[in-house]
Amino acid sequence: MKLLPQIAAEGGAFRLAHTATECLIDEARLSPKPGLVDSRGNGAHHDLTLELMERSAHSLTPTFQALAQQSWLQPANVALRQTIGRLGREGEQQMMAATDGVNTHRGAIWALGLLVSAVAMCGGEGSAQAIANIAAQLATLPDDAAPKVFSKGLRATHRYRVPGAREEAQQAFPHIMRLALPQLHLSRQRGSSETHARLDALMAIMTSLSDTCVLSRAGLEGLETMRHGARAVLRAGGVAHPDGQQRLAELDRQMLALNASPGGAADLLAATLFLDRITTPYLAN
Ligand SMILES: CC(C)(COP(=O)(O)OP(=O)(O)OC[C@H]1O[C@@H](n2cnc3c(N)ncnc32)[C@H](O)[C@@H]1O)[C@@H](O)C(=O)NCCC(=O)NCCS
Ligand SMILES: Nc1ncnc2c1ncn2[C@@H]1O[C@H](COP(=O)(O)OP(=O)(O)OP(=O)(O)O)[C@@H](O)[C@H]1O
Repeated sequence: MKLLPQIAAEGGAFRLAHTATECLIDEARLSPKPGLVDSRGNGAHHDLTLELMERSAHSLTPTFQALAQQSWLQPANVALRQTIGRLGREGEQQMMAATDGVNTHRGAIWALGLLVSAVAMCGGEGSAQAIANIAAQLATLPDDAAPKVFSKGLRATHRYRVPGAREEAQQAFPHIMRLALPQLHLSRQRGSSETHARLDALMAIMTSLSDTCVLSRAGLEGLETMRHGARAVLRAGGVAHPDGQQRLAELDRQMLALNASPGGAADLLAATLFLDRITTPYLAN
């Protein structure tokens, strides 16, 4: 009799982990994304390729599975936060081993890791908002074992006095909940293809995110270019419209000229696809 909950946890963790990996791969392949790695090429990156992103995504499946299994029906407390922090850092090491030391998915492990744990804490179900709220609780709890690293992202948040990856999670992912998911659903309703709807969702995130990847590489000029260009795409009717496509191509050229790449927005798009997929029936391309 005692085996049943364990079997449910194992099956649920397997499903969540594979879904998270699929979403990372879908994000990486989605094209054309401004400045980012996609099916066309490396964007503004010299050390990243699509093949590397896909290898990295697959290397993370066991991490997501362990996160889900350890979190299954658990309450949000410091002990769970510390377990998740340890598993997340081990996941980063797996990623680095798979990519020969290139950072392909650090921000994605953070956002998706918290969301995978949060769904597992609800036993594999729950509304997108409920899941984001639980992820925020986790992100707010202290993790004393975390090394005090002054990362690029942290440096950018201090220098420009803006929120970064930590704050986005602690605030229950407002760029996913208020911008990306509603835009994804709206574009689908309007009859856009799945690819166009996903690109529109990415644009919605880029209209407002303080993306520390962009700030670190291209400063405030890069951030303003990203936000302004993404707004122009959506104002032109989105990527399904020829005008929107032209604006997107223009934004891609501008981001490349500035060496800017919205890696944080890409992470949040993968997390958006994950929340969408586990809360609604899957829509094929
Ligand atoms: C919080 C993290 C992302 C570190 O963030 P930090 O801002 O210090 O900088 P770093 O430059 O290393 O990474 C930031 C990454 O987040 C993404 N990002 C950038 N800006 C944003 C933003 N505004 N919102 C969301 N994500 C963003 C980008 O991919 C960027 O590369 C993370 O690496 C971490 O601390 N992990 C610890 C392990 C842990 O606790 N894991 C638990 C869940 S698995
Ligand atoms: N398709 C994508 N293309 C590029 N980056 C992505 C993509 N998807 C997600 N990312 C995120 O972007 C981050 C990588 O960005 P970036 O290369 O600017 O970071 P870095 O290694 O800190 O900086 P740098 O390369 O300037 O030394 C990763 O943490 C990853 O999560």
